[in-house]
Amino acid sequence: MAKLIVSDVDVQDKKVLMRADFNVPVKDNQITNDNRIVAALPTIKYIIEHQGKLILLSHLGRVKSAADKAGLTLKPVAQRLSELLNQDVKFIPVNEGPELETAINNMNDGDVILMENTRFQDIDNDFGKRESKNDPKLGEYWASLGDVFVNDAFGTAHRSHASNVGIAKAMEAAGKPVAAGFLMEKEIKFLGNAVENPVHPFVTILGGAKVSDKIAVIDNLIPKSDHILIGGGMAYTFLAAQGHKIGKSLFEEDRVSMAKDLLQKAGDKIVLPVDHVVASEFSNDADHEVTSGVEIPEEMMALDIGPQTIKLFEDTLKGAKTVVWNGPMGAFEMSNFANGTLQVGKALGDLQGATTIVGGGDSTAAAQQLGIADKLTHISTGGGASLEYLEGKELPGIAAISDK
Ligand SMILES: Nc1ncnc2c1ncn2[C@@H]1O[C@H](COP(=O)(O)OP(=O)(O)O)[C@@H](O)[C@H]1O
Ligand SMILES: O=C(OP(=O)(O)O)[C@H](O)COP(=O)(O)O
Repeated sequence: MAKLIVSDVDVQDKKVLMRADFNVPVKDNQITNDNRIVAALPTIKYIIEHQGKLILLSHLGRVKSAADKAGLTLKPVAQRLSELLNQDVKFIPVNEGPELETAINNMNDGDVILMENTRFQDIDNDFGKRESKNDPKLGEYWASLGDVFVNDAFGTAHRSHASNVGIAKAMEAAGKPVAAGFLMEKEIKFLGNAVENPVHPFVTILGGAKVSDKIAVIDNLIPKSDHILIGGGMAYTFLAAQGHKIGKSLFEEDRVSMAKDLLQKAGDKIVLPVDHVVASEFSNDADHEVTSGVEIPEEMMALDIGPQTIKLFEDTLKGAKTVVWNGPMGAFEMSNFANGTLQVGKALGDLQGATTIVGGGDSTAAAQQLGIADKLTHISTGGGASLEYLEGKELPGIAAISDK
């Protein structure tokens, strides 16, 4: 069923709560890639131009202890957004209480404020992970601050958290509108087409570091995909499941039995690395070499796929008509381990007449770094979210938006 969109709702003079996904890479309080902020601009500008009072919420990173807070403040995002909008975006260093409420009550139409990282609620109180465990009281509190809720955080849509699902339920219960933003609308349109009418051969490429998060999606992608190429940090749990030596490579022991089951179920659909670039430590300065085969020496870690694997992946990609890529093939931020991601990205960009979809913060950054972004059909702002969507799952963040 079609979802309510922000343009269906009257936002003039209204306090508009908008959940965005501003989970951008930040190093030393500097944003290193602002894609997700730029992607939210159409909705933000629409609300400003239509004289809403815009109150932005987002998470940033995974907040596990008070020590994480200094590096995960949203303050740099407010600054970047001010520059992009050419208008002041007021940063509120809390996300609950009188300071926030006063700032909201003092807003004029067209003003924008951004409250502090919603995941600070996971550690700042005596009630446990209020944001990530979707404490209904927190959703109700945030909902009480506004008249309209707009969810534009596609990248977070696979999470059922207080700031996307809890707030939406509380708004709806209070008879207030819950609408999708334009980014959410665009993502659903593109990915929906890929799920409903995938032209075969359909190839899924998986990599990156969020092994336990993303391994489960493979189960549902097996029947949809003709081939599943697995590289990056994701690959070594699978190679270990096959009994190979993986040295000090990224490995999640409690996912080995799942990897075994998936390998059995997928048969030869799953294609794993056959050689690697290995290093003594996770550093661009570390000694590194290419292995002669699949086995990884005990004291080394694999940080990229090797040349034979690149060839194997390129060959498997030939003739593909739909390709979904999530997660880099290696630690591509370090130049010595970027080649696998570069070559696989190039192969993707060179495909003729294919629908190519890349998802995830790091994968998108890689595609841009490689200069292939323009050659891809769709760059999704969601990594895990796009994968779960492509699995055919109903994402909780989307389900909680009102139907038209
Ligand atoms: N072999 C590897 N070992 C360790 N980390 C890796 C490896 N390959 C890729 N990575 C890391 O994976 C991260 C990206 O993973 P992930 O967050 O799952 O992707 P995305 O953000 O695109 O969804 C990058 O920081 C990259 O350095
Ligand atoms: O960056 C995100 O996911 P992604 O890396 O899978 O694209 C989203 O903002 C969700 O973050 P989370 O995986 O910490 O819940």
